[in-house]
Amino acid sequence: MITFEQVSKHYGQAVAVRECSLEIPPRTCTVLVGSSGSGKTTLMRMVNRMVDPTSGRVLIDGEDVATKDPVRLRRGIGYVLQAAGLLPHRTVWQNVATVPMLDGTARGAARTRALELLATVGLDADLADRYPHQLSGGQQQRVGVARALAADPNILLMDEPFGAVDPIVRLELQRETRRLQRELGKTVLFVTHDIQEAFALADQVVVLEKEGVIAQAGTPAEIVAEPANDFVREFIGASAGERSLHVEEVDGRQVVVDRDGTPLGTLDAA
Ligand SMILES: Nc1ncnc2c1ncn2[C@@H]1O[C@H](COP(=O)(O)OP(=O)(O)OP(=O)(O)O)[C@@H](O)[C@H]1O
Repeated sequence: MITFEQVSKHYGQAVAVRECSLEIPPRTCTVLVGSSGSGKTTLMRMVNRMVDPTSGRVLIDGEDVATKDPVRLRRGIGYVLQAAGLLPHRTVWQNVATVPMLDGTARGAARTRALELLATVGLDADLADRYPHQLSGGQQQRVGVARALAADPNILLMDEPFGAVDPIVRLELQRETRRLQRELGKTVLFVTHDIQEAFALADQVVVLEKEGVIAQAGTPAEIVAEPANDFVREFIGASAGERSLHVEEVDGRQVVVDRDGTPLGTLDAA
């Protein structure tokens, strides 16, 4: 469980996050969604201490992250960035094996593990000896995910990881992320400004208004069925025209489905 307790972050006079409290249940996917500058990245980075809150605390399983050594903490938390952030002069497997090798895993074992991880994220083993620039954007993102999984962290932070790939690949990566999260039982905290992506991935969607103020947190179905306020209504409405979220009755249950008929959740379970 990740717990944000009344966290704030000030930069001089500017407020990035104001007294935000939030719980991220273990082994689920929580998506922070909101417009640019709403504080999503700031909140996410508090988990691995890339940002320390000005006030308030972030707890992982009841322990304040402020008491942890940041370098060790970060090795135990996977982090996937928008531009996969791969090291250009290292091969794919060496990129994946970076943290295990820093932790003293021998080269042979690290390579074997890297190949396993590449398979886990759906990449062919013969990509292992290529360099990042010899991969497509989507493949690079998969390598980024494999690298984040390398130390077998319980927590995976993903900051707009699919922002730079084309829409088809993006859908594929979203499906894969969901599959991996379920199969591996990771706690995923994901940041996006795209409400469709949030609905596709999340067990819990957290809509941020500004300064890290939570407009609503709930399942996709709850948010669609009962937007908490006009801000949420507008935020999901902006893409609803395209997406045509609606409620259908299936076997006596109220199911929220998108334009393609993909169920996003049931209202009674919500
Ligand atoms: N190092 C910093 N110094 C000063 N202000 C900052 C710093 N980092 C973030 N901010 C400000 O804090 C606010 C929240 O930023 P943050 O990056 O968390 O937003 P975000 O929701 O992730 O936005 P985006 O979707 O554009 O990445 C913004 O107004 C930003 O300008």
